[in-house]
Amino acid sequence: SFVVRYRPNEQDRLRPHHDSSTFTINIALNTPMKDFEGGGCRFLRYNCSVTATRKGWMLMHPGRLTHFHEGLVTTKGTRYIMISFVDP
Ligand SMILES: O=C(O)CCC(=O)C(=O)O
Ligand SMILES: [Fe+2]
Repeated sequence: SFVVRYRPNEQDRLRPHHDSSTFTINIALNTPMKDFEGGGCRFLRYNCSVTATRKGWMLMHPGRLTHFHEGLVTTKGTRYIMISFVDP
């Protein structure tokens, strides 16, 4: 597992990619609209963005093939998530 930190003028996003996992677990470590603005995880095939998260909420998705995804731009504050790659 690892923590990702997003903030404007540093790493503010992750460009679209596949993960090298079977599944990915993505846990929100802080709070949108309070700790940061923008951010979230978007699945391009479905144009589906997960943005209205709460601290501790988990998003689990397939790492590859159908779930090409990106980390959306954090425009203000600092966003933290914890990522785990699951290869059962
Ligand atoms: O910012 C996000 O929620 C996506 C993070 C991500 O795709 C990754 O760390 O592999
Ligand atoms: Fe990813």
